[in-house]
Amino acid sequence: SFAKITQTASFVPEKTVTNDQLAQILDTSDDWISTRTGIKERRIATNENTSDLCINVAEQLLEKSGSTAEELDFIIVATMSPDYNSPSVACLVQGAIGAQSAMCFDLSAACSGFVYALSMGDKMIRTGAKKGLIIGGEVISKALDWTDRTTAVLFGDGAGGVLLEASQRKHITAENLQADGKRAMSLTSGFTPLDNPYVENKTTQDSSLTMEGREIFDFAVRDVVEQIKKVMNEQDEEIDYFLLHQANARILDKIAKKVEVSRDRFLQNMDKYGNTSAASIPILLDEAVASGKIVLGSQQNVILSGFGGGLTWATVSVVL
Ligand SMILES: O=C(O)C1CCN(c2ccc(-c3cc(CO)ccc3Cl)cn2)CC1
Repeated sequence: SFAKITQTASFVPEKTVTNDQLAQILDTSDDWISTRTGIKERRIATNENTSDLCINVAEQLLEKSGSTAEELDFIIVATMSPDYNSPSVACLVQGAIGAQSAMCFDLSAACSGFVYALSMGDKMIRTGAKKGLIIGGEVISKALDWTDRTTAVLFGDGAGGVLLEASQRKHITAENLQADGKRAMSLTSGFTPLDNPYVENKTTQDSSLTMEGREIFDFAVRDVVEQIKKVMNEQDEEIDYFLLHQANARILDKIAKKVEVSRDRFLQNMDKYGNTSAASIPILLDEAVASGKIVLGSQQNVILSGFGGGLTWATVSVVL
């Protein structure tokens, strides 16, 4: 069997923070943020952590599909902002919905995490699993330096996910998952320094998110484009929609040009949610399904592509 996406869901915190509201606490402006990133507002969690957002998505996936928690063989949560190192967010989800037959783990691949996790879910089903959840969820707001206008304005909180079920037909028709640890320090978050009674000189490095914007921008326009072209060439269908990590609208412009595909085929919602890291692709997918643009089971061909911290970048072509 092969994995088929049979349901989608998403959930974002209620509180919306606009660019103008950010301009009241940071030396920035709506003009700068919207022209340089395409972001107009974002959701910020005020009383929910990452597991709460992911539990909501999991409950929606069960409810919308009519599946029961007991039927689930696996739950994989892609996140770079877990509630705890342990227990995993996936285990917290499992406990909350009562999916006691599911094996559970979190996957750390930053903004590529959802695509990495989707590929791992396909491997689970190819080796005998029947049904599972793949969720991307983040509360990045807790990882940010809220005095740094170059990063605090870019990110948002949210979660999205899919139900995977066994199918006789191959739905992930091509994939390419990559990483480059030599560029690891271009995007960091959640550093936990060495600390114990025997450490002589403790580090002063803090844990908030750091990003070499220029380097990541160039990486996205060069390495990601090359990977998307490779995956497109490994399958012979016309691609209906490209669902890329929602980091920056100008990057989507450049990638669309380099891949020589109409920009209209590149879906976008970072204007409403900012960069939600591992959650960005599943939120975008769920909104496209809700709007009827994408219809599950319609044989539409989509490309999903995530890129970011690690550095990691991952692209799959999927027949829905
Ligand atoms: O000066 C400007 O125009 C700045 C230039 C730098 N910008 C960037 C740069 C990189 C990212 C980014 C971040 C992640 C992390 O999830 C992943 C993927 C990307 Cl491509 C987002 N924005 C903002 C506007």
